[in-house]
Amino acid sequence: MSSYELLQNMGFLQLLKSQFLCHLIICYVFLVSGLIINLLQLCTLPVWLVSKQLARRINIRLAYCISSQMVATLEWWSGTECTLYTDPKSYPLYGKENAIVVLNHSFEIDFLCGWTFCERFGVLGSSKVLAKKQLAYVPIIGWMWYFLEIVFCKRKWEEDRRTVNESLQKLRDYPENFWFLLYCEGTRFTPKKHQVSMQVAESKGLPKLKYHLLPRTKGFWVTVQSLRGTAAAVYDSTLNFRNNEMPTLLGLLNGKKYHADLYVRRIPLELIPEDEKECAEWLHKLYQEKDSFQEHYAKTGRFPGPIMSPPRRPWSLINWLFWSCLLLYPLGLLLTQLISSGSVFTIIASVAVCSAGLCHPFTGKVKPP
Ligand SMILES: CC/C=C\C/C=C\C/C=C\C/C=C\C/C=C\C/C=C\CCC(=O)SCCNC(=O)CCNC(=O)[C@H](O)C(C)(C)COP(=O)(O)OP(=O)(O)OC[C@H]1O[C@@H](n2cnc3c(N)ncnc32)[C@H](O)[C@@H]1OP(=O)(O)O
Ligand SMILES: CCCCCCCCCCCCCCCC(=O)OC[C@@H](O)COP(=O)(O)O
Repeated sequence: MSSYELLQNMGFLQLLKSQFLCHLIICYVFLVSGLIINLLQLCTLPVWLVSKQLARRINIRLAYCISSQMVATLEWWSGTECTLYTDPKSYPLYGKENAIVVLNHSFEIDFLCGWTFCERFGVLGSSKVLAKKQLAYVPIIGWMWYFLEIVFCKRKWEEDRRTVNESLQKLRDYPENFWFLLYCEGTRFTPKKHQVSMQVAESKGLPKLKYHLLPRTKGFWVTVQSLRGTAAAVYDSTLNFRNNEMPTLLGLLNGKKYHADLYVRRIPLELIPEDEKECAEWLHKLYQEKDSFQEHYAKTGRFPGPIMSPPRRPWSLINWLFWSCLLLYPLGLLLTQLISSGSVFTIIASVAVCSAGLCHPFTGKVKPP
C-alpha cells in the first residue's frame, strides 16, 4: 500500500471514530454489559457467606470487565500514549505490593490514566480509591465499587475519621495486590478553587502552590495509619499532558489521541511520620515538591528521571471485543427482525436514529492527519 493510500485510510479511521453511531455502539456495550456485570456481582452475595476470599476474587475479575472497557477506549480506540517516569529500582515492585497512590486531580481523565497504569501492572480489577459518597449511587461504576469494597467519605471529618478507618481495616486481608488512590486535593483543580485554597494556605502560613490545591491532610493521615503493615509504600504520582492539552472523555470517544506523562516516586511507608501533625507537615512538603515537578514539566516538557514505560496489554481490547460480540449480535438480529416486519413506526424510528448520527456535532470535524 502506498503512503498516500495509508494516509487516506488513517483519515478514514479518524472519521469513523468521530461518528455518533460508533459512540452509540461503545456506550451501548458499556451500559448493557455494565448492568449485566452488576447483576452478576449481586449474585456473588451468597458466595461471601461461604468464602469471603473467593467472593472477592470473583468480584475483582467482574470489576475488570467494566473498568477495562474504559481503559480500552483510552488505549486502543483513542490510541493515547502513557509514558512513565520512574526510578528503575522501584519499577519491578509496581504491581507486586499494596500501595497508596497520591495523584494530582487536575484533569477530567486523570482517574482513567491511573486505571491504565493499573491495567499495565495487573492490578486494575482490585484498584481502590477514597471516593466521595455520592459516587456510590452511580449505576455501573458506583455499584461495581460497592462490591469492590471501595472506601467512601462524606467529607465530614467527624464521621469519616471512624468510617474510613473501618473500611481500610477490612482491606488488611485482601487476597490480591491493590493500589489505593487518594486525591489529597479533595476536588478537581479549577482557578476559582485554587484561589480559595491559596487563601487558606496564606492563613496557615504555608507556602503557595502554583499547580495544586492545598492538600487535605486528614484523609492521608488516616489512610497511612490504617494501612501500616498492609501497604508497603506511597507512590507519589504527578500527571500532566503534552502540548498543554486538557483531555476529556468526549475527546477520547471521538478517537482523539493524547499523550500522558506520569512521574512516580516510590516512598516506603516507614518514612512517613506516625504523628498526625508531623504527617500533615510531611504531606504539605510533598505537594511543594510536586509543584516543582510541574514547574519543571512546564519549562522542559518532561519530568525528571528515566523513562520506564510499561507496554499496553491486549486484555482490555479482548474483553471489549468479547462483550461487543455478545451484545451486538442479538441487537443486530432484533433490528433485522424489526426492519423486515415493515412497520411504519420501525422505519421512522430507524431513519430518526440514522439522522441523529449524521447530524451529530462531531461529524466531519476531525482534521485529517
Ligand atoms: C506506577 C503507577 C502509579 C500510579 C498510577 C496512578 C493511579 C492509579 C491508582 C488507582 C486507581 C483507582 C481508582 C481510580 C478510579 C476512579 C476515581 C474517581 C473518582 C474519585 C474522586 C473523588 O471522589 S475525590 C473526593 C473524595 N476524596 C477526598 O476528599 C480525599 C481528600 N480529602 C480528605 O482527605 C479529607 O480530609 C476528608 C475527606 C477525610 C475529610 O474532609 P473534611 O472536609 O471533613 O476535612 P478537611 O480535611 O478538609 O479538614 C478541614 C481542614 O481543611 C482546611 N481547609 C478548609 N478549606 C480548605 C481548602 N479550600 N483547601 C485546603 N484546606 C482547607 C481547614 O482549615 C481545616 O484545616 P485543619 O488545619 O483544621 O485540618
Ligand atoms: C467505554 C465507555 C464510555 C462510557 C462513558 C461512561 C462514563 C462513566 C464515568 C464514571 C467515572 C467515575 C469517576 C468520576 C470522577 C469524579 O467525579 O471525581 C469527583 C471529584 O472530582 C470530586 O468532585 P467534586 O469535589 O464534588 O467536584
